[in-house]
Amino acid sequence: MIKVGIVGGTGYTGVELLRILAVHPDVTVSCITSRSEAGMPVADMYPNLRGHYDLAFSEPDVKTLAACDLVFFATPHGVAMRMMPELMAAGTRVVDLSADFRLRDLDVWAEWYGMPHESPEWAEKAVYGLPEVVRNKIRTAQLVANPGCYPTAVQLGFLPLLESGLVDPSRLIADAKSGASGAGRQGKIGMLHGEVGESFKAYGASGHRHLPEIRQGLSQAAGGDVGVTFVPHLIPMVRGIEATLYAELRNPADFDRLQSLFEDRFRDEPFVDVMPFGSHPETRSVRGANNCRMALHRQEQSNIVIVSSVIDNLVKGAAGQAVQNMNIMFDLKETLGLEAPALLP
Ligand SMILES: NC(=O)C1=CN([C@@H]2O[C@H](COP(=O)(O)OP(=O)(O)OC[C@H]3O[C@@H](n4cnc5c(N)ncnc54)[C@H](OP(=O)(O)O)[C@@H]3O)[C@@H](O)[C@H]2O)C=CC1
Ligand SMILES: CC(=O)N[C@@H](CCC(=O)OP(=O)(O)O)C(=O)O
Repeated sequence: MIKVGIVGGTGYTGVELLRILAVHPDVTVSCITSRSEAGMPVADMYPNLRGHYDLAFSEPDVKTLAACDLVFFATPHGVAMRMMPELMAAGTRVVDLSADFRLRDLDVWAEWYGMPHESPEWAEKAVYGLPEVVRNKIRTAQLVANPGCYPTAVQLGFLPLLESGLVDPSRLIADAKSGASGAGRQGKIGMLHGEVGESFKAYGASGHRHLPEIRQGLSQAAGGDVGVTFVPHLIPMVRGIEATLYAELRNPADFDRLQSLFEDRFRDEPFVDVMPFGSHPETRSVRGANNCRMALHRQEQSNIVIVSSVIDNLVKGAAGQAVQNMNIMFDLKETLGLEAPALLP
């Protein structure tokens, strides 16, 4: 059994990790931290986990965590990087759900996250864990930076277009919408039901911290610089992200081969579903599941490719992808614990 620790167990991604790991056959969760709820039994706080965990939240303690085979960080940005040197020295493997180790350029990281990076050595060694791109590097990594939620939906949808070189990489647009759980569980006025309900807005349109992460991944896929406009929106929903992506085909005649290009690219990917051309993937078709569903569209004879990509921000956008990464790191079947289909309706 893999002995797992979770730092930040009371947040939305922490409890989602617990939900997924509760039925994982090869994992025991031995430590789950919360500073505010230390001492409280997990099942008292989260009744959906009654009967699954006989464990209480504890204060984060690096020595206890270092005794685990793998630690998930489900904490705000800036927490994991401070504990990393000690955990890495102990040989513990880590999947960090925060953004601490996602960006290669630490000046860019400092600019967007508003603090200097405190673990540059490990930022260099971390593997950006998008399994559909770097599965082999994840296998041997000690530290995996789990991708952000919007970046997962956006990168997966653009990948085949950029890797094939069929689109102009300087004119990409990602118009993305997220449910409120993307903002985490801590109280914020802007996230109250009375503020989010029956309303819909763009935010971060002049620049969101996922922009450099998206740009980094897309540049790698394109093999050079990309120009990307990314605008996130908050919608009155709890879970889910829909990203509508736009790219310009260099040669409109290539439209005819795009569906098979996408199907071939993701044929062996257990968690990416390319739907028939012209379908409209719904967020509820991935709610609670570790899937990304996508579909291609064209309006009349336009040379603009439209891709609609949906994920559950807490699953393929966070905890599910983190467990997928753990399965790869420990040479387990990649789909273990992640096989349940989405909840619908
Ligand atoms: N929500 C989402 O859809 C996604 C979130 N992420 C990322 O995952 C991470 C967690 O997100 P989410 O679960 O939404 O966040 P929450 O705000 O819901 O939870 C944060 C958790 O971290 C703990 N925590 C906060 N500060 C510290 C600290 N200084 N030291 C130790 N523990 C701390 C909190 O517990 P306590 O304060 O009691 O210790 C709490 O359990 C974030 O980095 C987020 O950006 C990534 C993808 C998607
Ligand atoms: C709706 C909402 O507020 N979403 C969050 C998504 C961020 C998130 O989860 O951040 P990381 O993926 O970088 O960890 C936001 O825009 O800040």
